[in-house]
Formats: sequence, structure tokens, C-alpha cells
Amino acid sequence: MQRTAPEARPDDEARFLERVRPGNWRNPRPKGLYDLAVIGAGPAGLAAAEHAARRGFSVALVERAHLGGNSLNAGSVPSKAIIRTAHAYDAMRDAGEFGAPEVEDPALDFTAAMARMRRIRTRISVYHSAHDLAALGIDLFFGEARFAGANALFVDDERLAFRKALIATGARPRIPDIPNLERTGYRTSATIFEMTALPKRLAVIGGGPLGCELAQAFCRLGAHVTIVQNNPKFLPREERDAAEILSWSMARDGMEIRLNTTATGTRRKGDTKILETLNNDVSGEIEADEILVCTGRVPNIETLDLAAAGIAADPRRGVTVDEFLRSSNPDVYAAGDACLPLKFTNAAQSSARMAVGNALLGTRQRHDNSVIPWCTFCDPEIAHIGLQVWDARRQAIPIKSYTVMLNDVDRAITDGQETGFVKIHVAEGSDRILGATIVASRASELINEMAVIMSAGIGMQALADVVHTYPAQSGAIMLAAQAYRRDTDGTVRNDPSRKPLA
Ligand SMILES: Cc1cc2nc3c(=O)[nH]c(=O)nc-3n(C[C@H](O)[C@H](O)[C@H](O)COP(=O)(O)OP(=O)(O)OC[C@H]3O[C@@H](n4cnc5c(N)ncnc54)[C@H](O)[C@@H]3O)c2cc1C
Ligand SMILES: NC(=O)c1ccc[n+]([C@@H]2O[C@H](COP(=O)([O-])OP(=O)(O)OC[C@H]3O[C@@H](n4cnc5c(N)ncnc54)[C@H](O)[C@@H]3O)[C@@H](O)[C@H]2O)c1
Repeated sequence: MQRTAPEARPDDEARFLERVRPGNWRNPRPKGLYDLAVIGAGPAGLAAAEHAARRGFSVALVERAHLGGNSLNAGSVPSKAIIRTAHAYDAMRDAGEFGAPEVEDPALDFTAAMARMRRIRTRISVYHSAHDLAALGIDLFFGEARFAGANALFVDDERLAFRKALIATGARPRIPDIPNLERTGYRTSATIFEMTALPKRLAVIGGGPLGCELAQAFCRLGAHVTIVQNNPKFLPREERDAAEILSWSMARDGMEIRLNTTATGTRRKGDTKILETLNNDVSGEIEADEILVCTGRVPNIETLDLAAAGIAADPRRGVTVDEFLRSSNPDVYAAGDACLPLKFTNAAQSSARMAVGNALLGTRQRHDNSVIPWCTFCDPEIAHIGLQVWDARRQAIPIKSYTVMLNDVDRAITDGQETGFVKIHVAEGSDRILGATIVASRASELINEMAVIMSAGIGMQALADVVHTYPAQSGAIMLAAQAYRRDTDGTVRNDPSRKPLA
């Protein structure tokens, strides 16, 4: 097992920039006509450009900031690195449970924690460096792109002509209209990873995936965290029992939880930032050193001059696309956060490859949210794929759910990770799996078994016979299928109408 972070090197930041935005980069001279022009080099843009270039198409890729987009620079990668450090500190506090010396209040080296995050970001940046993209034959342009017509772009003042284009410009933090917020000062995911010291008191606005992940991580690093969510539960996209486990876990960590509470204003009192709140007509105040705003994301589309190319869009939802990811300009497609309601790296990458196939290879692939697994990386992790209970109700699809609690799973017991469950939704009268929610320490890994099962069209009958290693937390998936079999007592056979979901 690798126990150490990559070696610290004094030139880490320079190596990182050399890969994601080389200082001496000179944009290539544009070709006459590109098969594909890609705007934005986040997970969606990189996946699209590489997919098309490997198939021999001429590709222009335009990025205004850094290669890797939000995911590498200020999203999935830095947040998961910090969350891992937070787990390590939490494990020190819990060591007594395993018979090891407990450290009640481990001293935090925040500088070292942030340095580890930057080293990891540098290491991962190697996979899509500017020089590697150029070596693949991609014409990489650094600059701001906007449309110059139905089949042309400007990159700053340079004109590029294309047969097909892909908008992969991603999204940025949505800043709510809270009085005085600008004057008081706040952070978002775009600036939180630049902090040089851990704030003693942190107020987090928003209890979606972003707010919950970062609030719990900073709490475990030693900040006094208060989280404010204007909804009766955290993670409104998740099932109630999953969100309740998270509330309980965050309370156990010592976080102050304000559900059903709206952030209504901010002000300063000396160095302290005051967050004003409202809960059922009762106003309150939270004193903090930093306010972190996690209230959703808005697509980056305003500066693209979409009208010049006849592309319809909605300022909140992004570029309007059909199920094949095509915009109202038949030569322009979109992928990732710039157009999808599910804003995840995996969805960005898969939609981008699909859009390239549809644009250049003559495929007719439909983007389907129901086969995208996602996970919120709190402790425990909360992962989901497919239909939710309320989706089933809304669509009048009768379902039956099979739940296995982790405190009945041997490996969860040996690991001391008994909080959580595996719940699988099945279409009533057949063994067809329509969705699953998993709450577990490694739900992000377990949910991928459900993704494979669902895309292969494996039903509960067959799943009950798949031998798993023992002991394994994924054994809970097999136990749920065995519960299904006991319940139906062999009377429900494989559904002949069952089709793979992907
Ligand atoms: C803190 C945080 C944690 C996250 N954690 C996870 C996670 O664990 N798992 C997960 O799946 N998802 C996670 N996400 C979501 C994930 O980061 C995004 O879904 C993903 O980055 C979207 O990829 P994208 O390529 O569509 O857009 P982006 O990553 O936003 O990339 C778009 C790129 O386009 C460029 N661009 C924009 N406009 C222009 C223009 N006019 N000209 C040229 N370039 C332009 C931008 O500079 C940017 O580089 C997280 C997000 C945040 C904020
Ligand atoms: N693990 C992951 O995959 C991961 C992690 C982080 C972010 N993301 C993605 O990034 C995107 C943004 O995440 P997010 O959590 O910021 O957005 P979100 O929209 O999912 O959640 C924002 C929350 O803020 C609350 N809110 C809004 N205004 C408020 C106010 N004034 N006072 C109190 N609460 C308020 C809303 O009720 C909502 O629940 C999401 O689409 C998510 O998919 C993914």
C-alpha cells in the first residue's frame, strides 16, 4: 500500500504551470478548416479533443485559463486531496477504538496539508499537459473564445473556421443575492484552495454536495464550522434516509447545523464576518472568520456570443441541447457543465465523447442521466445511480426497494464502518434494477458495481448468484439481491423485456 504522498519538490508549482499553462506558449497558426473546434479544456473539452484527435480528425482546442478546468484546478482533485487529509486527522481522534493511542486534538499543519494538495494536483496534471496535447496533433490555443458566425470562432483576434464545434466551457460558482456579501468578503470553491491558514470559524452557506464535503473536511481539520441550508435536509437530490445519516455524522463531528435556514445578509464587526440568517421568521447571526458560499453553479456562456452562431441557451441551464447533445445550430454541440443538469466530471467526459461520436462519427448516441453514478465524498460517502424513489412516483413506475444495513455486513463490522446501507430499487413484478443508493465509507467504489450491473442488464436473480470476496462491504449488494430472491421465492423469473440501460 502506498502510504506517502508524492515527494515534495520545491518546483511543484512551476511544473504544474508548465503543464496546464506554459508561460512561453505560442498559439499555432490556425489551419484553414478544423473538423472540430472545442471551447474549454476541462474534463469535457479534453475528453472530446483527445477522442477526436485519436480518430484522425483535425482539432483546435481553446482554453482561456488552465488546462484541466474546474475539476483539476479547483474542484474534484483539490477537494478530494483535502478530504483525505481530513480523514487522516479524524482517524487520529478515533484511534482509541482500534486499541491505538488516541490523539484528542492533533495539531494541524495546514501549510503541509495544502502543499500535499498542490503536489497531487501537479502529479495528476501530467495526464493532459499542453505538450502532450500538441504531440497528439491537437492545435492548442490559449485565449478567450467567442463565436464569429455559424462555423467560425474568434480566439482573441484570431479567426478559426470549423466543420463542427463543441462548447465545453463549464460552470462557475453561483453567487446568491445576499446583501453586503461583496463588501463583507467571502470565499467560493474557486478561492478556498488558495487559503494559507485554516479559519478558526467557518460559516458555510449551502448544504449541497459542495457545502457538505468542504464543511465536514474543514471541521475535521479543526475549524469550528456552521452550515446553513435553506432546505429541510442536506443533499436535496438524495433520499431522506441517506441525508439524515449525513446530518447525524456532521453533528457527531461537532458541526453546527442550521437546516431550514436561509442566509439573508452579512456584515463586518472588526475582523469578524457576521452571517445573518432566517429560520421560520426567527433571525439569527453566525460569527465567522471566513464565509464559504456553496450555492450552486452557473454555466459559462455569457461571453461566447452564442447569438452570432444561432445557438439558443438559458442563463441558468446553459446551452440548450437535444438528447444527442446538439444545439440549435446543427454544427455545434455542447457537453459537461455548460449544458447538463448533472454537473460531474464523469458526466462531462462521457457526454463529450458522445457528442464527438454524434458530430463526427455518425453515431446517434443519447445522453442518459440514469446511467451516471455520482457520489458526495463526505463520511460516510453517499452515492447514487438511476431512479430515485420520487422519480418512480412521479413517473408512476411501481418499484420495490431492497435494503441491507451495513451493521449486518461482516466486513463493515470488522472495519468499524457500520454506518450506512445499500438500497436497490427494482421494477415491481420483475428483477430489473432501476436504481440504487449506497451510504458507506467507500460508497464511491461500491456504486460502480451497480453501474456495471445496470449497464450489463443483470437482474437481481443473477446478481444473487454472483460470488463476492468474503468479507467485503460490496457483499451488501449480493445480500440485497438474495433478499429479493427470498422475497419473491423464485416466483419472479428473469424479465424477458429487460434491456441494458446503457
Ligand atoms: C469543489 C468541487 C468539487 C467537485 N468534486 C467533484 C467530484 O468529486 N466528482 C465529480 O464527478 N465532480 C465533481 N465536481 C464537479 C466537476 O468539477 C465538474 O462537473 C467538471 O469540472 C465539469 O467539467 P467541464 O469540462 O464541463 O467544465 P470545467 O471543468 O468548468 O471546464 C471548463 C473550461 O472551459 C474554460 N472556458 C470557459 N469559457 C471559455 C471561453 N470563452 N474560452 C475558452 N475557454 C473557456 C474554463 O476556463 C475551463 O477551463 C466538483 C466541483 C467542485 C466545484
Ligand atoms: N462529489 C461531487 O461530485 C461534487 C462535489 C462538489 C460539487 N459538485 C457539483 O458542483 C455543483 C455545485 O454544488 P453545490 O453544492 O454548490 O450546489 P447545489 O445546487 O447542489 O446545492 C446548493 C445548496 O445551497 C442551498 N442554498 C442556496 N441558497 C441558499 C441560501 N441563501 N441560504 C442557505 N442555503 C442556500 C440550496 O438549498 C442547495 O441545497 C453541483 O452540481 C454538484 O454536482 C459535485
